[in-house]
Amino acid sequence: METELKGSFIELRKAIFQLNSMDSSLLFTAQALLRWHANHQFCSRSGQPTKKNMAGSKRVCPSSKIIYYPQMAPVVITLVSDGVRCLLARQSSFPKGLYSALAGFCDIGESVEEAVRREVAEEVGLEVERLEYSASQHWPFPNSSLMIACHATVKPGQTEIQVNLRELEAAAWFSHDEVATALRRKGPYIQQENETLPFSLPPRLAIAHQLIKEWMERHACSSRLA
Ligand SMILES: NC(=O)C1=CN([C@@H]2O[C@H](COP(=O)(O)OP(=O)(O)OC[C@H]3O[C@@H](n4cnc5c(N)ncnc54)[C@H](O)[C@@H]3O)[C@@H](O)[C@H]2O)C=CC1
Repeated sequence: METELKGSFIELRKAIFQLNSMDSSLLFTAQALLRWHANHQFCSRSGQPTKKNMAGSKRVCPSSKIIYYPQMAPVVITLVSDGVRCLLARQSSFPKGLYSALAGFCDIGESVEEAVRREVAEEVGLEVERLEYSASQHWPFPNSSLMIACHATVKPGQTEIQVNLRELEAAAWFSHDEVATALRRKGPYIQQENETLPFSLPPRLAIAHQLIKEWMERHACSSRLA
């Protein structure tokens, strides 16, 4: 297994050098594939070792003939808005001061819409009124996730947050100006003297960042039209 992984790493390094640029999505894919191969060395039916195909896109059990394909877990990530503010939350495992959109794994049998409504209700006790798909992203953590990003709005007047402390450390509504300040900030967060709430946003490559930027642009457009 070690030789196989080493070979894959060398292939990956060559590919990156040929590309001339550190493409994060390529790195994410490579990392996810290497981890999947490392975790699928044996057939779950026969218990025999599985074999990787030349392209590295699947593994086959020579005994049971079962073909194993890499899998991804769908995860919904939602930026909730009340029309004026957006809701951001943090888990205790996040870096200090970092707030992000609400994320959660889809359950078996659930649609994306159902997963968004359930996650928002479970994590902050709010009812989603309107929901709109934005974009998606492959994300290598914790194994291999397909992040499905959506914007959601809650019913007017129903904005009282009930933080589920088993899932989140904190959640709060943030104004356009507060988010704009955090987006302008470069590098790690340093708390200012007059700031009561330490607050920073996910890095540019995370789809959460893209959702937040999109919400800011929409908010700026609607303010200009008003
Ligand atoms: N790219 C981005 O912008 C962001 C990505 N994320 C990712 O979203 C994912 C989900 O976020 P959470 O709020 O932690 O989700 P969550 O609230 O659903 O809780 C995670 C827990 O779900 C369980 N779980 C259920 N199905 C699972 C599966 N297929 N694989 C692994 N665990 C599973 C595990 O017990 C795990 O500890 C995380 O992996 C995180 O890295 C989160 C925020 C931003």
